[in-house]
Amino acid sequence: MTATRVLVLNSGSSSLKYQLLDMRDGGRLAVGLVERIGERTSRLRHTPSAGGGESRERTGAIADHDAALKAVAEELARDGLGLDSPELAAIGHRVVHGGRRFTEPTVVDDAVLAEIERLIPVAPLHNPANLTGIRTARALRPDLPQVAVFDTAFHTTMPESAARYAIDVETADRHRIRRYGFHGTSHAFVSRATAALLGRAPEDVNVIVLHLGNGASASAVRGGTCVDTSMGLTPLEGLVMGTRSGDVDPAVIFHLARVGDMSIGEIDTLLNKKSGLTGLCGDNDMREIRRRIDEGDERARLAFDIYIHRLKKYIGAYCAVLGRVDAVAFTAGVGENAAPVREAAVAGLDQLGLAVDPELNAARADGPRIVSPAGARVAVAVVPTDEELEIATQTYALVGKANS
Ligand SMILES: Nc1ncnc2c1ncn2[C@@H]1O[C@H](COP(=O)(O)OP(=O)(O)O)[C@@H](O)[C@H]1O
Ligand SMILES: CC(=O)OP(=O)(O)O
Ligand SMILES: [Mg+2]
Repeated sequence: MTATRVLVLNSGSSSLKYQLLDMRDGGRLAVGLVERIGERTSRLRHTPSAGGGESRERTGAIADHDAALKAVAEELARDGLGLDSPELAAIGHRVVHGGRRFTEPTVVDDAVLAEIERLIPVAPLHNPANLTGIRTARALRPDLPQVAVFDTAFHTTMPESAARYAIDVETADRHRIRRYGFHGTSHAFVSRATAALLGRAPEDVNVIVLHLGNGASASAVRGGTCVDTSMGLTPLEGLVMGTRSGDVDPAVIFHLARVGDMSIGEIDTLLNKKSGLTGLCGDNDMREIRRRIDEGDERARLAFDIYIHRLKKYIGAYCAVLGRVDAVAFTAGVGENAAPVREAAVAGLDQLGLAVDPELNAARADGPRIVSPAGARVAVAVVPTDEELEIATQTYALVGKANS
């Protein structure tokens, strides 16, 4: 029997998203999510054959990513899709930080694991969870290729002028400080899907991709190649996020240490976990923020306005970086679902050729779609991301190559 299935694991700081795909047709045999890992109120939601089967839920404490993956393996086994299946060709893992070394999907061995571990200080919320996912999967199926697909890979094409910070070159090089960029799997997938939506080849299209999830980042993609992105050494820089501040004056950190008497660890936690929308109004979920705005809540309104102001600045900046822009693509949880965010982000940018058609923008639909008025110079599009499919495709291509 030829093994044609790939299990994809996307481990976040407190969540584990997974999909089992059949690579003959990209069909989903199972999808699921474990949330609030490490809390007493963890929840696993498992859906066999996405769309078809009945979802099952488990609640109750799931201590860590090791326990989460074991619970997922049990759910898969209940549907006859267990990790022991001979039809499983590989397990593909999203790994957030690959530094400069990993520019391609990579089969994991001990040396690769050690390098992912070395990069923990520059992806403290993500790489530890990614590592646990890989180690547990390896223990469950030691014979199976485990493939790491890196968030940073797509951004390695950025020119030095975009990737280097203007700090002392020797210090920067010694500590490998530069802009790496993240969510690359999504930026790659969405920029290609946007070109397809326009009916053009990726090489002919310049796209600004706005990946607005809990973490959020923008990228400027010229002819299929990333030329700039908003996240930096770590996934903290750039846009306002669910709990992360995005851009601040770096001197804020010195000030908090000297005048606010905070430790570096406390400031790290402040900027990564207690800032962004949460820090501004107490909520990180855009649905909740919109609900509060509708009720006249001023703090939620200001948080939304700050979020939009930053987004607009990046759209303007990337118009300047690209020179010619063919499309602006909104993606991920907020980008795909929050019509008011898309409308506000391009409001007043008609000089740049950007506008949305209110009806098209407000309409609900599943697939990629254009929401700018007919004949607009720049297409504004909603393009659902599919990091899992992209990871599965890259994983299967690599394993297939190794086997042929
Ligand atoms: N219907 C919706 N309307 C507005 N925002 C939404 C909606 N659904 C999801 N979101 C936003 O999307 C976020 C999650 O996005 P997602 O891309 O899944 O993030 P992540 O992968 O970082 O967990 C939520 O925190 C919420 O702010
Ligand atoms: C890199 C990053 O920010 O990822 P996420 O949005 O999954 O937190
Ligand atoms: Mg995400």
